[in-house]
Amino acid sequence: MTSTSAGAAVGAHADASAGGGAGAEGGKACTPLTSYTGDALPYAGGNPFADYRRADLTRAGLGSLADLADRRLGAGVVVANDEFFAERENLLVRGPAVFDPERFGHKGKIMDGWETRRRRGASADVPHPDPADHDWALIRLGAPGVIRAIVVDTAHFRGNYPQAVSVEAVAAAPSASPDELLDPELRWTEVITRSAVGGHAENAFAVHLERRFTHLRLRQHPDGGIARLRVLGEVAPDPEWLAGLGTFDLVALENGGVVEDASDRFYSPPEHTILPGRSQKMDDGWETRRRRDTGHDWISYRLAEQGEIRAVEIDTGYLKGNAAGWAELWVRDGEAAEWIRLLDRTRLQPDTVHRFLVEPQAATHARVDIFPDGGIARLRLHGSLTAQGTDRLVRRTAALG
Ligand SMILES: NC(=O)NC(NC(N)=O)C(=O)[O-]
Repeated sequence: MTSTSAGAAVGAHADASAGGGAGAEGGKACTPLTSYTGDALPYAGGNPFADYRRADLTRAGLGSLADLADRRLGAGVVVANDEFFAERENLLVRGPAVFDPERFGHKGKIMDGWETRRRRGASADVPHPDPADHDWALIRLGAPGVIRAIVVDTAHFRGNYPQAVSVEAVAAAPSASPDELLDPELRWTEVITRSAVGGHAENAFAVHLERRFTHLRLRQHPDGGIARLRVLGEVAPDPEWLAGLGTFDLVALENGGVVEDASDRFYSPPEHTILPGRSQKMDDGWETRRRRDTGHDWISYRLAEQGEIRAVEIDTGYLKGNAAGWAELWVRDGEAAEWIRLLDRTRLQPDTVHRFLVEPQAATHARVDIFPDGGIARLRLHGSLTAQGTDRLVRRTAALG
């Protein structure tokens, strides 16, 4: 079976072929990237991260993927069956979970994560929870996408993390209600099979499903606390929505644009330049270290698909003493094509939105060069998909189910 309600028994919760087959490479939906199990030591004072067990996502080649569960994209924790000790919304808070050993509230220790109460068995003779007992939360991704990895971060949950977790995913309407998501007819696909995890650790899993999903169901077996959930992947936009928009930002993360590479990620990542909305503080943008050579910094991007760029915005918001001095914009049509300059080297002002109308040019990739270093907060490449770009996007989306 592939359809269950969120509260259904875990032993019957997912179809083995969906978890291990259906588009999975090598017959497996996921591969653990870490092998942390068991308790961490009780907190002994000092830096609580001193004994934190980290996952090296950069080494696994997953370091620069977008977090599809980013609140800035519109992700949310729609509902959970229990959040007695700590609220479900903490799962998607940005940045590492904080721990204050002195902070207690009316219900217990204040924890920065999603934490449920301790489950109990059916009677005095059966005091332990049933193996099928578990808690669950439903998460809406900020943009539909293909999931490449999931991080279940149990930071500071040292003796009260779940024994195991599992994750399923579904492609539903992005604005589906809790009732619609809890419909027993909805077909969920197993993304992470029930897997033991460790306390106070970044438990990471690579996901091998070439499928487009909008929502996740995170289960913790039998109960416990999870500090953060990160869902790394690639945005797979809705071609009908983009066609309806007509003109849109071809490089925006929410529309399927990605950062392919950058010269420098020292202070803040280049992926910030394609986030929704204006930057709100300096590290919402991209900032490089100070160059002491004669080179320059740059970011290269892949557009949502082949499109014609007509209007460009370069925003240096909140970058004041460290805005890029000048910028150029280059595009190319295809991986191997020559770069063509779309915008000549142009002086930039600090903390300013710069707008340029450019000669329309079909392109699949773009590159912004900044001179000599510094930062930009946002890059917007407004235009429309070409007929070829639309056709390829429609076929790619269909192939993702
Ligand atoms: N020390 C604790 O964190 N205890 C309990 N949790 C909270 N948040 O108080 C528990 O049972 O896991």
